[in-house]
Amino acid sequence: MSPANTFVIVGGGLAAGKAAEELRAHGHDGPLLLIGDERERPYIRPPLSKGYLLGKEDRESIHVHPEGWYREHGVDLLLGTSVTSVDGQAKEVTLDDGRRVPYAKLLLATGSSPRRLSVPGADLDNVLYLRRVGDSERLKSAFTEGARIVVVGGGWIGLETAAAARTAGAEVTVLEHAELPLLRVLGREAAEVFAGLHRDHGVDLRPHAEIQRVTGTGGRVDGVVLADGSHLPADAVVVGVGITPNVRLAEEAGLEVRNGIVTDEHLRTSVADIHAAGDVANAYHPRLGRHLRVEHWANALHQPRTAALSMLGKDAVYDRLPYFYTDQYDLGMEYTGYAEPGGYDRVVFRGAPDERRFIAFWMSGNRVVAGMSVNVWDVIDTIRSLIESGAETDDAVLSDPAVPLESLLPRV
Ligand SMILES: Cc1cc2nc3c(=O)[nH]c(=O)nc-3n(C[C@H](O)[C@H](O)[C@H](O)COP(=O)(O)OP(=O)(O)OC[C@H]3O[C@@H](n4cnc5c(N)ncnc54)[C@H](O)[C@@H]3O)c2cc1C
Repeated sequence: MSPANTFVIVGGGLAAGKAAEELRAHGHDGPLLLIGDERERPYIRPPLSKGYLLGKEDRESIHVHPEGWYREHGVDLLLGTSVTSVDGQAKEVTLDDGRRVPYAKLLLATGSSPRRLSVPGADLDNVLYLRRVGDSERLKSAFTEGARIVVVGGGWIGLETAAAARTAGAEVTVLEHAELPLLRVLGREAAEVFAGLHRDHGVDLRPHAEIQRVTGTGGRVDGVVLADGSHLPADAVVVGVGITPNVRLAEEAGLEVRNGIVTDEHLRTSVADIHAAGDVANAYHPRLGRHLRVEHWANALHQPRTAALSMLGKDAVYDRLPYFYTDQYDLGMEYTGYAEPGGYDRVVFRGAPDERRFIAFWMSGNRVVAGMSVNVWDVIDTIRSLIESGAETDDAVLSDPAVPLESLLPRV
């Protein structure tokens, strides 16, 4: 392998797999090496808490590319191998077997890892996490008719997991710190929709709940104790308390790290010839005028194109608005835009939240900054265009289902 023009990708998720594709598509014809510490070739994770967990999707369908694709495109896959260090001066990475691999350009797509529960008993068997395909399989075996499942954390992963467990016939309790799951992300009215959905499906939703310890017999979980002293019996505990970006390599290599690997809008890090993409990248977003680290599928799908182009010395900027989706029971939701608390002043609804078929618009003054469609399809691209256009609109028009959304876009 010629070191002179070897491109190396570290990571084995969607961002890594897509980056290999984009590099080949945009003209990199030199050696291309993808190094991932999982044994599985790059795969996507959303099905792990949905179709794959429910047994509706098979293992083959979750991969980014078919088995033969890497060989056909001259991509060397080094799986089950960890990169242990990066030397940005010598321009080489070291592998866990001691080998050193020189690079001309390096992409860090190391993703993120679940935050661990740090209470007594957290190391018992059947305290489960969900990030990898093997985790999803463990959950699948635990989710049986009548099994008592306690989910710690009412975020997206916690709620999707709760839905899968209920669908499998398990008895599910969700412990949530706040007054409502997703309150901080969605605001009260939209968060109520998800809480209602789970309650209607028989989930025991416990707000203001804090887990104090996990109890067990013979090394296996038999329950949890909450801060208020109550004891809940459990056959398994699923922990969904957020993730942290995998930044150790970058930190040790002296790259600027702040809530992820800091990059510019071209996805270049602070060290020459090293780029970052996906969950791990805290990239400058020119449209939003700030750095943003996005822990969602669409970001890992689209950022690699920009990263690949800039690795190839071509001009490309990443300015797509964040996009996210979830499926829980019979509810499908898509969200686009960016509305952190304080970044909007009200939420306008079109349709009926109590019927779980509506669009919500997060407003700052007369502009839409984010939108969410729940069981309403084929509108998310229009909502994105509306946000990107910066068009002014008013609540009466937005909330009126008789006014086509397209008509709110500026005429060109
Ligand atoms: C269960 C689940 C459900 C999800 N559902 C949704 C959803 O519905 N909608 C949505 O928008 N998003 C969803 N997401 C989020 C989405 O999957 C992530 O944003 C996406 O996986 C990020 O991709 P990535 O390639 O950046 O990182 P990752 O998928 O985390 O991949 C990084 C890879 O790099 C490997 N790696 C790390 N360090 C090293 C190293 N030193 N050497 C070698 N390899 C290394 C890791 O082991 C991993 O394989 C979900 C995530 C999970 C876990």
